[in-house]
Amino acid sequence: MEASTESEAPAVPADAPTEKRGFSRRRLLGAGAAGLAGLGAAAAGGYVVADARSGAKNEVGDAAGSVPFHGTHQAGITTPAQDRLHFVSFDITTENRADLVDLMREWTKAAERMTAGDPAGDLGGLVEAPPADTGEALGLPPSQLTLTIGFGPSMFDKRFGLTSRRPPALVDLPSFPGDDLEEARSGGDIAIQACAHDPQVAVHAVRNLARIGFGAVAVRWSQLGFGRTSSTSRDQATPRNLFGFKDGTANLKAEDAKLLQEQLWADGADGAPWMANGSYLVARRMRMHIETWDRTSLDEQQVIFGRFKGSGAPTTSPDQSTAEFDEFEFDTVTGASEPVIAENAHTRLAHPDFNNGARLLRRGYNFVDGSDGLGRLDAGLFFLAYQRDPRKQFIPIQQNLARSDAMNEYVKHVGSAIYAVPPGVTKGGYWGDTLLR
Ligand SMILES: C=CC1=C(C)c2cc3[nH]c(cc4nc(cc5[nH]c(cc1n2)c(C)c5CCC(=O)O)C(CCC(=O)O)=C4C)c(C)c3C=C
Ligand SMILES: [Fe+2]
Repeated sequence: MEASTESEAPAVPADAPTEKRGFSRRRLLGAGAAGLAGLGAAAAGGYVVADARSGAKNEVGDAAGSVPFHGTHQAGITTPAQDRLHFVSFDITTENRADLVDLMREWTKAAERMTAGDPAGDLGGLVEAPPADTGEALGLPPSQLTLTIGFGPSMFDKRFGLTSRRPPALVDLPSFPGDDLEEARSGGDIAIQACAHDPQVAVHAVRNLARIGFGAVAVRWSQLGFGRTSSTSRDQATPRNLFGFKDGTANLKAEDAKLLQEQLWADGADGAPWMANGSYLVARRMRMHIETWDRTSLDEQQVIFGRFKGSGAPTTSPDQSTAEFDEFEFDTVTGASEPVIAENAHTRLAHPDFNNGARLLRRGYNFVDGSDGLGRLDAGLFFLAYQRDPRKQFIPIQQNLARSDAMNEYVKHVGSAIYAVPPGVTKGGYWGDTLLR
């Protein structure tokens, strides 16, 4: 289904006032009762997009190509977000540290091969043994596969002698108001995020890593995702989440070198020298009440996000069709002296101005895992956010949101995990070697 196209008149009149007082929310928000009366969107309000197909540009460069595995940082963080995700969380089943190191070496070799488009192992083995690759990605291109590993707080318990190496920033997440977390979708000792433009390539990678890990790790939970919900590079169009809004407009982007240093990459002086050039990942499975949302007026939807549904522009911008990257004018008020960006709007509560300057690199994906037996889609956003210190970033932002976000009526947090994501691997090294060697 396509939204109305650019040739239609903007829902907000060109002469809409931009002064800080006397701003009419009705005019800003576009859709009135007439918009629901079945009239054409242009004449009646509704929402318009500058280019109905702008979200189609989902990849940067060669979608079939490969992303280098080695580097200062792991790939899959600032890498332009690919279209598909298979995220897996493992419990470690061995108690032997040497087994863990062997696993990391084996996994690294397989990851180097698979991200280059090769099978996980040499196919010329014995016919009496299971093959060294499961086969379903043979003939498929690398599809920009990235594999990113993270270590959960539970890996730093007594089993492997790592207690004193637990980074101070790798805290257990507190419980937030409204959390409805399922054990079977939360936590884990080790996570691997597989992103690719081809879902078969991502699933193949996780399947083979799980196969190689048999006897040392067991899958605790996993999540498939489609339709990235964030752009991580300015070369990417901003995609949409399942509420139909552009998501990722104000994200940290690969090009923001100074901000990435301040807000994304851990520093050796942060309390865990082995984490220098690594990052911290928070994963939250957020169920979205799609059916309720779909019965909510366009006005209400836009008030919740403080952004126009069509263009993603702040509702304080006079021109809703082109101003996606405008800054918010949080002081702007309506004729009734109400803030145009409501006090409980998601974007106000999550904005760095109200969070001590904290930012996140969001890298989430949409999911639809069928329906729930009650006629509702089991759908939502698998929220992934990388940051330098969750104590200063995800936790305070989520505390703000959990307390007051108008969006809370439409979402439920059902899964949660946090991981320390070690630095990138140098040639000849292995995943986690700065911690385990
Ligand atoms: C704790 C952090 C956040 C959670 C959890 C979260 C969930 C969530 N968000 C959307 C949709 C949108 N979020 C947008 C912006 C935005 N969200 C967060 C943080 C969390 N979101 C931040 C830090 C920001 C940026 C704020 C800013 O600086 O302006 C937007 C607007 C577009 C954008 O900038 O990306 C949308 C839309 C959903 C649907 C969701 C859970 C289901
Ligand atoms: Fe958000």
